[in-house]
This record gives sequence, structure tokens and C-alpha cells, in this order.
Amino acid sequence: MLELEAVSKTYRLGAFGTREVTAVRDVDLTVERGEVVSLIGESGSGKTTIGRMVLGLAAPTKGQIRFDGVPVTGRRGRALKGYHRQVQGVFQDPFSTFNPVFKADRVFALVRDGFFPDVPTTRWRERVEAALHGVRLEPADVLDKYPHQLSGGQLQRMLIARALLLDIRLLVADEIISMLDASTRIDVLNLLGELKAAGLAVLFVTHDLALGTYISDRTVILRAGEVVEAGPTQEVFADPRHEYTRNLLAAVPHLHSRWDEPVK
Ligand SMILES: Nc1ncnc2c1ncn2[C@@H]1O[C@H](COP(=O)(O)OP(=O)(O)OP(=O)(O)O)[C@@H](O)[C@H]1O
Repeated sequence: MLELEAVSKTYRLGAFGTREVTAVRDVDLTVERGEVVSLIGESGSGKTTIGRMVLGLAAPTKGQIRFDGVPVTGRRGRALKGYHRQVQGVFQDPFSTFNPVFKADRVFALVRDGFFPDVPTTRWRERVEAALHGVRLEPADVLDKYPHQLSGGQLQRMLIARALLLDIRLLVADEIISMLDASTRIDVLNLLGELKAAGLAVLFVTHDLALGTYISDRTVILRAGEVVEAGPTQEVFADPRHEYTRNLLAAVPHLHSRWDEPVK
């Protein structure tokens, strides 16, 4: 379904664009229907750049990104909108996505204005309520409220509900769990699991190996813009081939041991 082939992204820096930073280098990656693929790497490893390219918000310097065999790059206007009906992103900080001046459910109104202007108001309301139920939110708890009246978990779910209104097939979830507290994290992860069971594909971007293991079918480990390891999640974790992956694994806190004890 989604396919990245030898994708690189170089940013030019400085007033005259004389300095270059290669954020992503020669990355191959696929995501199939109903599959969750974790993209794991430390800060600065190029994860967000990949997510933005997949969403058509940035263009690769080299290589190809295809969705159902059709290039993503270069889509503009109506073609990009058509793509965004099928592929949407949810990002780390839900608070920054909402404008504090407007009620939070404005995000749904914007979807209606942009994609479904002909749907009558009552029908639209039903669709919004169904999408909210889909993410385990009670419409009365979240509709007609300002962002500051809602929790981070509620806002994050509303953003997932917004994506679901579009009948998407691929969700790019960029660190969506990082800012949530522990119990909400598990709820949102379980929600992603349910959506996956319903056929949704997820590119799950995280720096957190433990979250990646919990949810994904396949794992891609990124270091300084390059894929250092990729494979079925259980295999990557059971037998990490690359030293970088082993180091990342060693850095995951072990629940059964005290933090001041050396981990065996
Ligand atoms: N718009 C930009 N202009 C110049 N350099 C950029 C730009 N965006 C990202 N970079 C650089 O590209 C590299 C990869 O950044 P990216 O944000 O993709 O990494 P990341 O793995 O998502 O990191 P984090 O987890 O901290 O968000 C970094 O060196 C970053 O400084």
C-alpha cells in the first residue's frame, strides 16, 4: 500500500543554502493494509521528516514514495486532497494542533468544510458522534468545549476521530503517545489496535522502543537518517543484529528491577 524506495531528504541551511543536512538517507519502507509499522529512532534520526514526506508535506530530495503504486510527491490541490482523504497524520502535542480561541470541535467543522460541504448538518452531527464513539469518547463530554477544558488524551482521541471521519486507510502517528500519562497511553494504544483490526494501517513513529514492541507487526530502526535494522518486531527485539538496536534496548527501563541495580 505505502512504499518508500531509496528515499533521501537533504535540507539546505544558511542564508545562501550553502550548508546541507541529510536528514534521511536511502530509506526503504513499506506498510501494508492493516499493518502497524513502528519507526523507531532517537531524536534527530529523521522520523518526523519521513512522516512529513509520507503525508505529502515535504518532498524527498531523492527516491520515490508511492501509495497504491501512485507517486505521492508532486500531488497538489485536488490530487493532494484526495490523498489526504486516505492518509492522515496525528502528531505529538495535541494542544498545539488546537487553536485555544476556538472550541475543540472546530477541527470537525473544518473537515466538513474542506471535504464534505454537501453533507447536511444533522447527518454530519451523526457522523461526528459515530467517529467519537469509535475512539471511545462520549460526544457530550467533548463537544462544545474549549481545548483547555479537555485532557491531552481526549484531545488526542479527537484528532484520531477527525482522521476517521475521512475514512482513512493509513494513519501516520508521530509520537502521539509521548505526552500522555501512563493509563491514557495504554488506552490510545489499545484503540490503535482496534483500528488496525478493522483494517487501518499505521506508521507509528516513536523514540520509545517499549511502545513500538507493544503495538507493531514490523519495526524499522532508524539512526542518523538511515535504516540500521528492519523486520518483524518479535525478531528485531529477540535478536537485534545492530549494536545501535542493542543499545536502545538496553536503555529501556526494566520493570522488575530497581533502577539503582545494574540490569543483567
Ligand atoms: N526544516 C528543516 N530544516 C533544516 N533541518 C531540518 C529541518 N527539519 C529537520 N531538520 C534536521 O533533520 C534531522 C532530522 O530531524 P527530524 O525532526 O526528522 O528527526 P526526529 O527523529 O523526528 O527527531 P525528534 O524525535 O527530535 O522530532 C535533524 O538533524 C534536524 O535538525
